[in-house]
Amino acid sequence: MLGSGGHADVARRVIREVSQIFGEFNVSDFVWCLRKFDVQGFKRRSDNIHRRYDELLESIIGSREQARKEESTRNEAGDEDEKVKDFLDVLLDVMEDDGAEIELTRDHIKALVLDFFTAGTDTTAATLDWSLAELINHPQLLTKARQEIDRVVGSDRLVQESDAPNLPYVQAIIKETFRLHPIIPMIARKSTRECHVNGYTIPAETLLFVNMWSIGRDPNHWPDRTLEFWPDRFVRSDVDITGQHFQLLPFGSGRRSCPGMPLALRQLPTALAAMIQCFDWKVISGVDGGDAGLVSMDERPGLTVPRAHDLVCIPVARLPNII
Ligand code: HEM
Repeated sequence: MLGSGGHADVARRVIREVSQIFGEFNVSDFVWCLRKFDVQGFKRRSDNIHRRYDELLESIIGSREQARKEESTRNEAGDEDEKVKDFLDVLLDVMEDDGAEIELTRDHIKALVLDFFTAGTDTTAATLDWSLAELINHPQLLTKARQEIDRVVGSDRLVQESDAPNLPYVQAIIKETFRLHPIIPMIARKSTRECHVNGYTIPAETLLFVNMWSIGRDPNHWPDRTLEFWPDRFVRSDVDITGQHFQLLPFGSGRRSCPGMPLALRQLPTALAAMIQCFDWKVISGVDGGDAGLVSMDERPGLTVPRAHDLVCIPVARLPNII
């Protein structure tokens, strides 16, 4: 999602660390008399992550500002066509415009980019990782998905975003991945006033957690093959993942639900279908922590729940003419 080398490697490392520390239990948050003490060294660690993240963002924004200056000098000299702008350019345009409707500071931009990096990269990448790992461990499902892709797309061109609505089995695989491996396992809400739910009284100002990981494995909601990766359960089902069906809420629900959902739901089926269409995946025994011929399904705890081990496989090109 981020490419590799330089900024990408640093970004990947700090994003992982943010997700990890976010999900850890901090005694000082809950035990009143410890609130001023950094018993587990959280403050030291979070200050360190903050400093490195800030340096990364400064470096990305600084080099873009430099590039914009050089481009504008070239444009003034009439040397170059105007470049297509990306998200950061648009934000910098607003920051530099004294008459802009919204006042954006450098800190606002850093916060926005940080939000997008943290919330929008590892989530999609780790979901794809889970999907592919499940398919590698269930070759018959991989074959079924591949037959669908070969039927709909053929072997002369690469699958593209517009094919996704015609790939119901690939979509079912993604839903099933979200059911068993919701990348954000819990969502949090705070009650603004006292309310009553299912016979419980919830006082005002109460922090509530919805455990989507456990709802996805609850036989009351998923009576058939509850703990099995079985995408077929979604083939003729109208359960969707956009926040209306409360047994499956990978993107949360309501006004604070994930704003990146439309983007993720475009990226996921297209990227997964391309990986299925173009490659066979050979497991390297023992490397990924799984048993011979299988990859491990261990989880790493944190704000997000990715697989514990990096997926190390050999991709064998199936359709070399279109890659
Ligand atoms: C597989 C992909 C993704 C999953 C499963 C996911 C899931 C979630 C969940 C569960 C929440 C909390 C929602 C709630 O409390 O109701 C959330 C929030 C958020 N997500 Fe995502 N997300 C994904 C991708 C993205 C992408 C691609 C972006 C941006 C490009 C993004 C940006 C955000 C932001 C900014 C928030 C905070 C929203 C707020 O607090 O109001 N997410 N996401």
